Amino acid sequence: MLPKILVVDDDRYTRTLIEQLMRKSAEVHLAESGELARELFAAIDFNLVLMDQRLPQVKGLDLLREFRLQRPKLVAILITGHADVRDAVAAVREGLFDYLTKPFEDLEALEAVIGKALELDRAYREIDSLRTRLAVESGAPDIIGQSPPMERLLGQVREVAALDTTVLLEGESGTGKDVIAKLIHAWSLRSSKPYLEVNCGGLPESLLESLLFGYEKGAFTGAAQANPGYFEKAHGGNLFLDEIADMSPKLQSSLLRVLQDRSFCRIGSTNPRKTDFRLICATNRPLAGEVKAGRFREDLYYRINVVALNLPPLRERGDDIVRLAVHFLDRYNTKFGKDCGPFTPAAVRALEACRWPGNVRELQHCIERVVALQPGGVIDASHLSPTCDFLPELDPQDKTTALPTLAYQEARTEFERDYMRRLLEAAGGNMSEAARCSGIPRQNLYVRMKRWGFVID
Ligand SMILES: Nc1ncnc2c1ncn2[C@@H]1O[C@H](COP(=O)(O)OP(=O)(O)OP(=O)(O)O)[C@@H](O)[C@H]1O
Repeated sequence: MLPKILVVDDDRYTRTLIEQLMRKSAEVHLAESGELARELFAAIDFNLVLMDQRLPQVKGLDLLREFRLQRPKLVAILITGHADVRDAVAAVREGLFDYLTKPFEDLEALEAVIGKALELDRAYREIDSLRTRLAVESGAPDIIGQSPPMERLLGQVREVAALDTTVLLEGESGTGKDVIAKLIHAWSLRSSKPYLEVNCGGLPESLLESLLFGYEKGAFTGAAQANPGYFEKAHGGNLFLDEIADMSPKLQSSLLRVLQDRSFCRIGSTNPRKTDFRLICATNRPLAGEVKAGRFREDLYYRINVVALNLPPLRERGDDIVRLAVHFLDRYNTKFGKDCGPFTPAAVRALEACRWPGNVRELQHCIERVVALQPGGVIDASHLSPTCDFLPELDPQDKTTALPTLAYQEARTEFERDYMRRLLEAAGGNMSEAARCSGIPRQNLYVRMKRWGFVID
């Protein structure tokens, strides 16, 4: 279904221009007055409102405030003349997505801003529908993942969750292996039974051994009473062994025996006990490589590697980055009792341009820090940069490999961001100088610099 856009402008030329620009990718509705805009807004659930500031009877900004009272998460763009830039800047501070100055000189840039605004609206809606779904599917963790690689992964998870096979989750640190393991449990036929997890890399060998196998009274100094281990407690349910590559060679061979016999002995006992758990393992170091290097038993690897699922790194998840950012923004606003956001277009671009080497965990921490430090209001690229020092630069190596595969529009966007940054640097931060060097009118330049988050008002 095409997104719905409302264009409110008394100038026929602007209305027609936007309609022609967007009519293939959106359902565009036009209003030449505030009154008609109110009627349309009451009848249709718009994904985006483009509002002129100077309307005959009402100020566009006031009308948008009215609309936002009815729909707080409305994504809107204010259209202003150069003279009204101050109003527009104030509007963005209030949480409007962006403003555009008339006359529009660069239609591709206009289309790109509208595209980003629609992306943010999509993110809001998807998060809301996810919440509703999760409320129904209680027990499942909050998982954001509508990008094609995540859709594929979640499809595979659905397939294997109900089967009783051992699952190996592979992926870089912070990609969500832990949450996927919980999801497998929630979707499995064992969901009403125990779910136990242990980080094999976080415990000394002897402690991990007693945690997994349990022990009898007096088995070792300090074993004042018998204690069942996870192999026993997980009976009927799912056992998640995280960082399996870190397991010591001794425990690797003990685990292999348990998996072969489906039985084990508590420490200090020779009495074998039967157990029935489904095993889920995770690693952020590919296990095949660990086997090759002689650090992981090959026979255990084949036992574990029955169904291997690969978690894609965040940088390959496209729109999920914005969805996750919105999700974490909501979460930390609630947690800290704040009202930060929304993200400006420059912030959205910066989030998407980042390589996120620490994946979802790093993005989560980045948003948490921003919300913790900001008193409230919109989040711009400049708010993200000090907390994420790798922003907004792309890895130079990546640039050479990524550029040829970018769509023309994205490559152009990349170029403009880079150009504006260098220009501002060369002009020593002086806008008049930057305007003179580039030949771009000062006001126009200011708007572009602001869009990239290189100037803050
Ligand atoms: N798809 C997702 N949707 C929402 N939150 C996510 C998602 N993926 C990961 N997270 C969150 O990101 C954080 C890191 O995820 P998780 O611990 O599952 O990663 P991991 O791959 O197990 O990392 P490690 O290898 O370091 O153990 C967690 O707080 C988790 O809730």
